[in-house]
Amino acid sequence: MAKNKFNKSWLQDHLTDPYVKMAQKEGYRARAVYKLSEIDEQDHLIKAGMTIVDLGSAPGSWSQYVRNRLTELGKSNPKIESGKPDGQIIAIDILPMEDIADVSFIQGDFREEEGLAALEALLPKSAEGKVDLVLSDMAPNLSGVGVADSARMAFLAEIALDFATAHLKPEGALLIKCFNGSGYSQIVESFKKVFKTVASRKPKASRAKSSEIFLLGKNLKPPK
Ligand SMILES: C[S@@+](CC[C@H](N)C(=O)[O-])C[C@H]1O[C@@H](n2cnc3c(N)ncnc32)[C@H](O)[C@@H]1O
Repeated sequence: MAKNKFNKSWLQDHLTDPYVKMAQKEGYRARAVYKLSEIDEQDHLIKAGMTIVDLGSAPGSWSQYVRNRLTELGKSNPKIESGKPDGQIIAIDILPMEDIADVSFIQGDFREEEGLAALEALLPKSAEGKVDLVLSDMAPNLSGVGVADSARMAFLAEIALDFATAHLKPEGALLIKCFNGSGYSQIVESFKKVFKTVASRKPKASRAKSSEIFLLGKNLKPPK
C-alpha cells in the first residue's frame, strides 16, 4: 500500500515536472541532463579537445549533452569534420545503453576489475593523453535503508575518486553525485586531499526533497 502511494506520487511529480517535458522536447533521454548542463554553465567544465569519462551513463542524457557540447565547440576547429565532436567520450554502465554517435560505451560494473579494465583499455595511451574530466552520476539501487544506501553511494564515490586520481591530467576535474547524509563529510575530506579546489553543487533540476548533491573537485594536488 505504502509502495503504491510512493509510486503514485512519483508518477504525479514526473508527469508535471518541467524538466521531464523539456528533456522530451530537446531529445534528451533523461531530465538528469539539466543537472549537468547547469553545473557546466556555472563551472565551464567542458572544453574543446577534452577526453571525458561518463560513469553510470545510462540511459545516456549526460553523454548526449557532452557530445552536443563538444560538437558545438568543434564548429570553430577547422580540423574537426562537420557535425563531429572536438573531443572523446567514454561511458560505462551496468545497464545497456542505446548507442550515441561518437560515444564509446562499455556495459560493465565499474566496481569490478573486468569493467574497470574494459574502461581503461579505451583511455588514450600517450602520457599527455590522460583524461580531462570524469563525470559520475552513478547511484546504487536504493534499498530504502538510509545507512546502507549512503554506504553504497560513498563506496561508488570513493572508487570514482580513485579512478580520477589515477587518470586525470593535473588540471583535470571530477564531478560526482553524492547523498548529503552519513558519509558525506568523509567524501568531502577525501576530495580535499586530492583536489586543490572542492565545491558542492545543488542544481535546480535536483529535487529539493532529495538529499542528492554534486561534488566537484578541480586541479589535482601534486602527489606526496
Ligand atoms: C541516475 S542514473 C544515470 C543517469 C545518466 N547520467 C543520464 O543522464 O542518463 C545512475 C546510473 O548509474 C549506474 N550504475 C550504478 N552503479 C554502477 C556501477 N557499479 N557501474 C556502472 N554503472 C553503475 C546505474 O545502472 C544507472 O544507470
